[in-house]
Parts: sequence; structure tokens; C-alpha cells
Amino acid sequence: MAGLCAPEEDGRQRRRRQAASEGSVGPDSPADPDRKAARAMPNDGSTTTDAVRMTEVRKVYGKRDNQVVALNGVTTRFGRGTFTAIMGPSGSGKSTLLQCAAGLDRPTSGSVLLEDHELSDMNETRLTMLRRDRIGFIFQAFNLLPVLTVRQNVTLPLRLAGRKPARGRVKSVLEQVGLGERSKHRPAELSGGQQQRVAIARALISDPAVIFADEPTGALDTRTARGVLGLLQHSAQTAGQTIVMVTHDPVAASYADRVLFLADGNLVGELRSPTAEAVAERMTHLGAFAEEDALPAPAMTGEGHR
Ligand SMILES: Nc1ncnc2c1ncn2[C@@H]1O[C@H](COP(=O)(O)OP(=O)(O)OP(=O)(O)O)[C@@H](O)[C@H]1O
Repeated sequence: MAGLCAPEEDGRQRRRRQAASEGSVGPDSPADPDRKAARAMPNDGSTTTDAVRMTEVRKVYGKRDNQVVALNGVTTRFGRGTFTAIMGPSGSGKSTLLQCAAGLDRPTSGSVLLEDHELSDMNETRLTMLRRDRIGFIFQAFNLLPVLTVRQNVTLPLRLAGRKPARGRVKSVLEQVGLGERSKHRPAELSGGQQQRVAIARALISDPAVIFADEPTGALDTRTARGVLGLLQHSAQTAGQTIVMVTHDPVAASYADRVLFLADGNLVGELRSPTAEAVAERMTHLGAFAEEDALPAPAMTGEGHR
């Protein structure tokens, strides 16, 4: 996986690389109603409509005088088939929340339940397997391997786990992201938006319980970003895919069903059926933005769609 390694990387970069290399490795079979129904039935016999539940999650970095409280007791849930955007000023804890929810970082205290699995009880090996089997990741940098074809990039996480995709699965996922004719192309032969679609296909291939997306449209122009966001929205609405996306862009957030607002490590608000204007307005009252009243509202880099 040399192509994914940076010479010097901080903890966050390392976790992103780790997630990208694990990709969304999962069971061989494609999505089917029985599997989706089985997912809704945890081992204890109760039913749940949540893909992820976080309860009183606290994350403190550093020691003694150097401590930073990145998450200060966050409780929330991400329902199956929902598309949630996480917003907040820089340093408010968005990436930390995503990484704790995805089992890439361990909370200092609190509980993270992915389907019926308590992540805080798991050792690293089980966490890695769970991430491979049940979680997909999409990042701003597409993290594709340049020497591999589209098809090979999409199936790489499965192959690393010693698995093969079910017959027809790669084709159907590539068609789903609009790249049915591009399976033999290499990333350099694709536009930025197409490369991000390959990354989405790689995340979707194993039919994960949840896809975590960290600024997935941050490197794309407005029009291309709109296409990628529409694809994510479509995956949630028609295929029941659960998606949790960190973004700074109110227009990107408006594609979600719900926006959660973070400030100083606390969940401070929520908008359902958000419009870009309502999200931007709410952001102006949060944390650093509220203090920087001389600055204009956060830029809306996309075009409104509502
Ligand atoms: N590995 C780390 N060690 C020490 N402090 C950290 C670490 N990771 C994050 N932090 C701190 O935790 C706080 C929350 O960081 P986080 O990256 O989650 O914020 P964010 O909302 O995603 O910010 P941005 O929008 O700028 O990416 C910040 O104060 C940050 O400096």
C-alpha cells in the first residue's frame, strides 16, 4: 500500500490512511432484503433502527497541562438509511466525532455502538475486522492507487481481506455510481468527480452498515460536487445506505436529512430537512463564528438545490 503512505504523517493522516487501505471490505454477498432485515435484529433479540449510537462520548487529547477536550460528552444516533451532516467551526470536534464513531479513534469514555457491537470493548484486531466488514470511508483526497484500474481499486479492500466480490457486484456498484463504462480506466484518466465516484463505489462494494465521509467534496468544483452529493443522497434514499458526512459547506450539508452542529466539543443543535440558507444562518451563531462577527457568513460553495 505504498501509494497511500505519506513520508511524514500526523495521527489523523495515519488513521485516514488506515481507513482508506481497509476500505469497506465486507461479506461477499450483495445487498439483499434478508441481510438488511437481519441487520435490524441485534443479538439480544431487540430491534434497532440505528446504525450507530454514541452515548456520552468524551475524547481528551494530551496529558495534564496540555489537555484538549475534543468531545465533551456527545450523545447522538445515526438511524439506518439516514444521511447526516456534521458541521461546526474549525476545531469543534467534527473529525474526532467521525473517527470515534468509526472506531478509528478510541473515546476517553462513553459508548459507541455500531449495529450491535460495542466498539469500546474491542481489541485492535476485532476493530480492524469490524471496520473492514461494516464501515465504508470516503475522504477529500480520493486515496485511489494510481497503478490500479477502477475495478481493481474498487475491489482492493476485499482482496486485501482475502475475499472476492459476488458475481456481478462490481458491475452493479460501478453502474450505480455512473462508471459502468470505466472499469478498465486508471485514476489519472478520470476527472476528480469520477475519481471520487470510484472511492464511493469502493465504500459501497461491501454494503456497509455506515459510510463515513470527511469533506468528500472538498476537492471538487461546484458542479461536480453537486453530482457526488446527489449520489450520496440517492444511496441513502433508495438503497437505505447510512451516511455520516463532515463538511464545512452549508450547500453540501443541505443534501443531508439532518445536520448536527458541534461547538467546542459539544452538540449544540440540529436541523432536519435543512436548507443551505438555514444551515449557513445557524453556523453564524456557533462558537468561533459567533465571536468573529466581523467576518461574513461561511461561504456557500455549491448551488442550492432546495
Ligand atoms: N491527535 C490530536 N492530538 C491533540 N489534539 C488533537 C488531536 N486531534 C485533534 N485535536 C484537537 O481536538 C480539537 C478537535 O479537533 P477536530 O480535528 O476534531 O476538529 P474539527 O472540527 O474536525 O476541525 P477542522 O474543521 O479544522 O478539521 C482541536 O482543538 C484539535 O486541535
